[in-house]
Amino acid sequence: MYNVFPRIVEHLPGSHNTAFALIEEIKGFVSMQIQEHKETMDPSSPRDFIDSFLIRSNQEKDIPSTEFHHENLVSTVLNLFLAGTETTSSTIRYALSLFIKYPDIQEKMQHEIDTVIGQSCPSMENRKSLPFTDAVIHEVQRFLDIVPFSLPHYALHDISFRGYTIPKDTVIIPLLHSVLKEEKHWETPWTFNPKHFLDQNDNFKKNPSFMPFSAGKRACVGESLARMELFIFLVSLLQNFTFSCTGGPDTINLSPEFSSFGNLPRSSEIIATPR
Ligand code: HEM
Repeated sequence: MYNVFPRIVEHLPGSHNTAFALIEEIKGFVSMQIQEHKETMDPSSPRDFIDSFLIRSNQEKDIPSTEFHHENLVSTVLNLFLAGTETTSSTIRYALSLFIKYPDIQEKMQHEIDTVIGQSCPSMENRKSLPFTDAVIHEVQRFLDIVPFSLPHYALHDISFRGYTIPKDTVIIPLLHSVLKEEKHWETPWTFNPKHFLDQNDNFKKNPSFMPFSAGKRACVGESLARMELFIFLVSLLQNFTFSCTGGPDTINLSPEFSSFGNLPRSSEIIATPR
């Protein structure tokens, strides 16, 4: 509704107003950070993305059409912040629910981790020697299907695709959900099954239909960071804790709590027992 009638919806009462107000609050926080960066920046030694953006916007200050202006800096930082936090933390939360639901899988991962890296600090180098763990993490992402409609795109010009013409300005909603749960591409699409990513010798096996980060030029820019976070955090957690819940595995409900733009996992109380 908002996409079609933004001006009208903005004036209607409802919880969307709380969301808009919260976004304004975060924008205020980002603006404060930018101001702090301006006051403490050394242009010969940029510390981060904000410093680098400010240096470029200073270089282009006399170009009226520059993209490097304050509004774009706020929006880009906000994008990184919003796109980079909820996605990864919800995936980790969902992984913990799955570990509780399937204790044998949790145990097998811990056994693999203990045998291969023991208590040493995990790094991305370890991923290829932990095929079962890697397969489980891929399967967590496939099964959660966190952004089922990806982000909307639109055609900049007429596009000819497989005999169809997509006219300029058409809004395109790529259904990642249809690929992640496609019956022809996955043996048991509606079941949590790490074997989707293992060959008959239990080596890790890629599947081109694994695309929770979307595909193409505008695929998720945070993909490698997200993959690192998922691997390193989950391996570290399993090195140190075993996850369970008071009611036992059967009480874990894996269907999303909220499902629209994102499939968000349910909240549940979990017990992390030190190993
Ligand atoms: C499990 C973690 C994540 C998943 C599943 C995920 C998924 C996605 C998807 C499906 C898109 C839409 C791509 C498209 O338009 O075709 C996207 C875009 C984006 N993601 Fe992620 N993401 C994750 C983590 C992150 C992280 C950690 C960051 C940054 C720190 C990030 C930053 C972004 C940004 C900035 C975009 C917009 C890219 C553009 O429009 O060019 N994401 N992500």
